[in-house]
Amino acid sequence: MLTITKEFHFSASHVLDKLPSWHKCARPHGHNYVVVMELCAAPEALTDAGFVRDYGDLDAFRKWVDETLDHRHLNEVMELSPSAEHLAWWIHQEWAGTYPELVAVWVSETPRTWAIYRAAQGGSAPVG
Ligand SMILES: Nc1nc2c(c(=O)[nH]1)N=C([C@H](O)[C@H](O)COP(=O)(O)OP(=O)(O)OP(=O)(O)O)CN2
Ligand SMILES: [Zn+2]
Repeated sequence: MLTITKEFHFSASHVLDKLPSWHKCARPHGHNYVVVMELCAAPEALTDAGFVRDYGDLDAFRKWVDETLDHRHLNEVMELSPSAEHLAWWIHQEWAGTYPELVAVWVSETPRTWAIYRAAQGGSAPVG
């Protein structure tokens, strides 16, 4: 299989209000988020140009990030508690229809942390 990735950036605030009140992340705060979109195809499924998908096709995702996530309060954008894990899962849910080759979404809140949703047969949706 061949894999391509493209990285996107946005800044947003959130509060993880399902954490205990003593937890620092139960207070409103912000992150400079990084999202990596990972797309995959078999060699025989590449385009004539040799692409999994043209990186430029991800411009629609960039526009959505700019309009939906950038400089927003994530608690007002998504129904689930806005953890990095939920963001990765939700972004995959929102975009797998547009990009069928999308196999994983990586989300980073800080330079040292990543949450990754990797599509799997039989996976289940988060509940809250
Ligand atoms: N599994 C998860 N744990 C945490 C998440 C998350 O989304 N998934 N989110 C947070 C906070 O929102 C924030 O990301 C803080 O992360 P943390 O690594 O604790 O922050 P620091 O950069 O301050 O880390 P230090 O190692 O203490 O410097 C918390 N946990
Ligand atoms: Zn946070």
